[in-house]
Amino acid sequence: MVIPPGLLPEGLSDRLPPQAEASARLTRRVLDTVAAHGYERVMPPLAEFEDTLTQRLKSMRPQDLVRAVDPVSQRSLAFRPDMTAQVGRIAATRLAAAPRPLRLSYAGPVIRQKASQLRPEREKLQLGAELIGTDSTAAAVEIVNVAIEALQAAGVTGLTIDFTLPDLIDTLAAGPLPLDAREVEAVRTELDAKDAGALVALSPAAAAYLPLIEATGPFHAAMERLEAFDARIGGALASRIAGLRAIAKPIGWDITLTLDPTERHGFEFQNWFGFSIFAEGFIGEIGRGGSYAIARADGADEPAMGFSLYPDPLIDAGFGGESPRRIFLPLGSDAERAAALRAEGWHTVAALANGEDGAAQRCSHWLDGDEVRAY
Ligand SMILES: N[C@@H](Cc1c[nH]c[nH+]1)C(=O)O
Repeated sequence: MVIPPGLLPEGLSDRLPPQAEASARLTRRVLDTVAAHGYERVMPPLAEFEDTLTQRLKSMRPQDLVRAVDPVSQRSLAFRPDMTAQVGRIAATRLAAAPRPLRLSYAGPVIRQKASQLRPEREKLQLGAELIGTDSTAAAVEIVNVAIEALQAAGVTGLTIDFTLPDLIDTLAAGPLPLDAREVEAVRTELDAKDAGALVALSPAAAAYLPLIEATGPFHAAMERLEAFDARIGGALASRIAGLRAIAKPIGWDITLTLDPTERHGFEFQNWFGFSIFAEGFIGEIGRGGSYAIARADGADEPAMGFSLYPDPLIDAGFGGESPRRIFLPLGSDAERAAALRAEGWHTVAALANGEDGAAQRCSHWLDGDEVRAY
């Protein structure tokens, strides 16, 4: 088979001007916002040993990874599918002795073997922040609010945050609504499908989970239904419900809150709390986060809370775009005048030979002696 020159593997693509610049600008805005809340940047490598990438977080799935054999070590390497696992490794190893809570941020591409159903890309830009050392309600309040602020700093409006309780079924199955291991999977599947009939048909034990299908939708109404359900099962979810209420409280009225307590898609390693972020006009989530545990070298687990944003759809839609003022400098233009224009925010495009066309270089203006002139 002959591969045409310039063809990239499926799901990988170039970012060209002006989107490449918009992507960098949006990244800067998000990272600056996160940094203003005390999160310090780390830059893990693009690939690492497969086992160090999968062992740190519960249920990182090897089938998600793009792998290669490292010719140097002869070991299996994998491209990172999610930087949260790498930040966890850093926190558990090189920064094990750093004071907690530890606040770290990151930005860079992540690669997965399979694209999602909604978007064909296998490489995505991921930006995020992780708060390591606690998974308290206070940590969740901070993480959710920093995520919202970061998106607002990038100009995104019309946000919806969907709360979930990723380990809800496990908690209930091990406590007030017992299920055996096989039933747990079946109940999860029917709750995912929100198929009330199929859930009831499984068994009387499974049918007890039915009210969870109704505890979905706009936050306050859904929370009332979840509370009513909890009252009937003896209050096993009381601390989680109080946590959700506390997290929701400081969130601005301009943000839509919803609850989907059994949602687990995309929450492979999160435990008591998870959230997805949606923006009006965009299909699928643009961010996600929650609480999780990092496996430390001594076998103990360290609690953590964080979020990741996937801003590519925003960039495609023009966020982060800004047309810089571009001015053409004909041959022989004064270097100091040009430097002064750059200091004012102009982007200067210098002629390298006679007869060049500044307009063709997408300049709106040109320098005529000392004068700035529009084309
Ligand atoms: N990295 C996770 C989100 C997350 C960050 N921290 C905790 N959870 C994801 O992209 O799905």
